[in-house]
Amino acid sequence: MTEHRAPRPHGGRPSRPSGPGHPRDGRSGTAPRAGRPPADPARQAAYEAVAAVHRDDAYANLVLSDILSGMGLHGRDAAFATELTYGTLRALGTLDLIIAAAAERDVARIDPPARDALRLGVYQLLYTRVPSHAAVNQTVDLVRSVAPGASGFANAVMRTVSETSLDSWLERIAPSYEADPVGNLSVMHHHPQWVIRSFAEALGGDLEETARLLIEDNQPPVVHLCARPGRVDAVDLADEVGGVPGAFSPYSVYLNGGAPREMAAIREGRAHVQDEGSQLVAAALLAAPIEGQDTRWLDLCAGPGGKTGLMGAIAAGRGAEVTAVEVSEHRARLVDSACEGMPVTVLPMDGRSVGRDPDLPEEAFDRVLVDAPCTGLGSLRRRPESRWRRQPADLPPLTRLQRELLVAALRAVRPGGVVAYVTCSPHMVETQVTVSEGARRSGVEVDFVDARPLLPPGMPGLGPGPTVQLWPHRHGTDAMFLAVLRRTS
Ligand SMILES: C[S@@+](CC[C@H](N)C(=O)[O-])C[C@H]1O[C@@H](n2cnc3c(N)ncnc32)[C@H](O)[C@@H]1O
Repeated sequence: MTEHRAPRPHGGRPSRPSGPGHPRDGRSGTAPRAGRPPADPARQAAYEAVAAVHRDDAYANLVLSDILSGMGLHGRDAAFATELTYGTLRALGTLDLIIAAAAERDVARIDPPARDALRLGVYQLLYTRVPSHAAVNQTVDLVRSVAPGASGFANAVMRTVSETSLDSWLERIAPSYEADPVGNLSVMHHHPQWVIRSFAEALGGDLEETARLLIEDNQPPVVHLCARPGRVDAVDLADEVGGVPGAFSPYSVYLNGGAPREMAAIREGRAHVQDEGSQLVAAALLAAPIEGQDTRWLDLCAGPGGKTGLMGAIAAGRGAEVTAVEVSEHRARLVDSACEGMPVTVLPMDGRSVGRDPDLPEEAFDRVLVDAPCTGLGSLRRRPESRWRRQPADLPPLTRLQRELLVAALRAVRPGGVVAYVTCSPHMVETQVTVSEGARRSGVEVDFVDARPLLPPGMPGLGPGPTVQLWPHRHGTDAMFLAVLRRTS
């Protein structure tokens, strides 16, 4: 049930009908009008999630899962709410350009509740098989409940958008590829231009390959499990959970569906959820040849404990012990519970205190992992909102921290030992630049170890070495970067 008349403005002024091409009012009111139907539950859930992401800086995956269970949504409703939420958040930049063109105003001038409802509505119109009339009517109903004063405006915008196909909208709002390739890719594949430039740089300037990466970033990722060595074999785990063994990591299993949290193997600590790329880089550190003692392993940025969980399981089989450092107390507790029953000691402290704290002496470890805090541009498939939330201004403080953590790691490792520097970002400033600057400033002598032979044989697309960059479109993993350094003095 939908009303297609223009809203009655607040303040008692008489309403004027607004034509579909001339939406009039983006301001929202304060209270829903009595007797209006609520939006359907799946759309309501998606709206709540998108609004929380923008209003509270919430993470979509966490907030949506709370909303779905709070509303008791399962099955098709939950799947539809998830598709709307994730799709809308990924395509945000393009949706906003279309809304701005249809509304003839910048989206910044539309009240947030109406703006988020319109984003969901335009996503349904142009990117799903939802019939136009349902997308329009349901969006207007939603706006009526969350921004009552803006329902006529929303109706007008939705009708204007529905009159033109997606291809025609893209032609209208995107610059031509020939004139502005990055601008074109940004609109067509929903990534900010600075992010695309950073990907293209890491891919040697190849824009065709960059486009393949952008397309992959918009696909929902397959969930990977890590079969913890010594606790379960990957083939047996795959049988148990109805998945298939992964392509590269000997520990990985690709899930075909199902809720990992409900699986016995996860509940019993035989496996954990972990991207295959994360498994590969942690295992690569442990595969690097070293001479002499090999029992003291350090994970300098451990929370929430995915890589520590794999290192701890391998350590148990090799008679080694893992010291896991994490600055956030909450995340340190997560590491503790992720590593139950493993030879892992968790230290809730700043990893940069190597040499200043008796728990973290210099030259005391044989292998050190620095899985540094980063922009996360390599895992955009998993975090639909993060591409628009991240800004270039995030880079300087992060790269400084990354450098300081790498310097600490190089001081913590003994001569002859190895350090793996890892990020889930392919941005060159966070990868190559941080590694060379960190090594230079550490005051110790290091050699690069070729990381390619530390990965499973036959892995394609690893580049010229010595560092390795994994990619979603090449390997089906997050875009993990790995540099392995041996301390020589
Ligand atoms: C990329 S995450 C690590 C992910 C983890 N290795 C895993 O596989 O689950 C980076 C972690 O470093 C932590 N961190 C940030 N600054 C730190 C510091 N100065 N010392 C130690 N940990 C730090 C963050 O809290 C965050 O948990």
